[in-house]
Amino acid sequence: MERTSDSLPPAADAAPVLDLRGVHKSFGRGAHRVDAVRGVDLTVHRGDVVALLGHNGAGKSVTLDMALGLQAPASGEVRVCGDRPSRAVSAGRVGAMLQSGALLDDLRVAETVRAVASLHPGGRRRVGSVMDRAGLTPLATRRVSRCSGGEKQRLRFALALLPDPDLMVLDEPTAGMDVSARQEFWEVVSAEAQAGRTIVFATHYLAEAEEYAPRTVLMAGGRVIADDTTEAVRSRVPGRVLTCTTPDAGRLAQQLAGEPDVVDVRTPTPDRLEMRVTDSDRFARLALTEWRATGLQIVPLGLDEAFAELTREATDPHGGTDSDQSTPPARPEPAATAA
Ligand SMILES: Nc1ncnc2c1ncn2[C@@H]1O[C@H](COP(=O)(O)OP(=O)(O)OP(=O)(O)O)[C@@H](O)[C@H]1O
Repeated sequence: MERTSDSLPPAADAAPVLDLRGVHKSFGRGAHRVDAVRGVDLTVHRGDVVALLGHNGAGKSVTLDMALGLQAPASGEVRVCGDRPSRAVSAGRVGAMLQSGALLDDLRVAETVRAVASLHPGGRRRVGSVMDRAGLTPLATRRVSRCSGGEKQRLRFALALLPDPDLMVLDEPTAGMDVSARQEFWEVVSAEAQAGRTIVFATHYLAEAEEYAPRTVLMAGGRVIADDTTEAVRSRVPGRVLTCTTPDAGRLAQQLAGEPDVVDVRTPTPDRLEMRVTDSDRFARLALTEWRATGLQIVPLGLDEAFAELTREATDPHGGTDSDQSTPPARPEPAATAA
């Protein structure tokens, strides 16, 4: 049975949808050698929605390219639905949106979808449904050159849906989109995820991982440094952020800097104190009783703080990313599935 946003996926296959084991990939030689991917293990099960996060050059795109069979690993193994990636792609089990995906400006939206549909077995009969699900039906006769950036990305997503793939690989699909275009795009993707489609996406937008991916894989220096539920990755870095306005913020910051429960303290303005603390109740009491504080706020750490800290730890010369002897991250529990 074909998956649509209002139907359930077929019975689960035993094989993971995506399985990378001990995958390495480097480019160039000698002094010019770049170790882009260094021993990545990653298993994605049917129905997972996984965000792949990492700074520029972390190895996300090369990892996704290997999942799509566009690059071969130097060592290690990549399987997609139990098969070689190139065979899985040819069999229509994978749909991809890559950073470089080109569209023909002179074609209209529906013409584009029909043209690509004719390349996939059974693709023609999916045109209407795919257009609807990607929110493209009202744009059917619009020339691609006239579409906004967000509309073009929804068109690329529609094209990736045409083979009715088991796995969708999206490499920074919302780069450069404004907030409302991103939201529209994720509504379309979320509907597919909720229908049981497996989705792996690379992004720099931490909010997208927090909002749309039950599981987050964090890469740094070609390695996976965290792979867990997004909530668990976020909570790996303990503490809360307490901010308040106080007349003596600078002096307080100096006093507090060495305290054991204070992870970090700063003064963004002379009267504003911002601190990451492990015992927020104690500092909230002090703020209200002794610091003449107003505008007190205490918020849990977000994924961006966890991301910054875990990446810093991993790329620290003593943290291990630069050594092949480093301890690999703990293997994740079976990942959460999309709701
Ligand atoms: N074809 C190539 N030849 C040489 N080096 C490459 C090639 N492709 C990737 N690299 C290098 O491999 C490393 C990982 O690149 P990759 O594109 O996977 O990073 P990324 O995490 O996707 O970054 P971004 O977020 O900027 O897209 C980088 O140092 C990059 O310069």
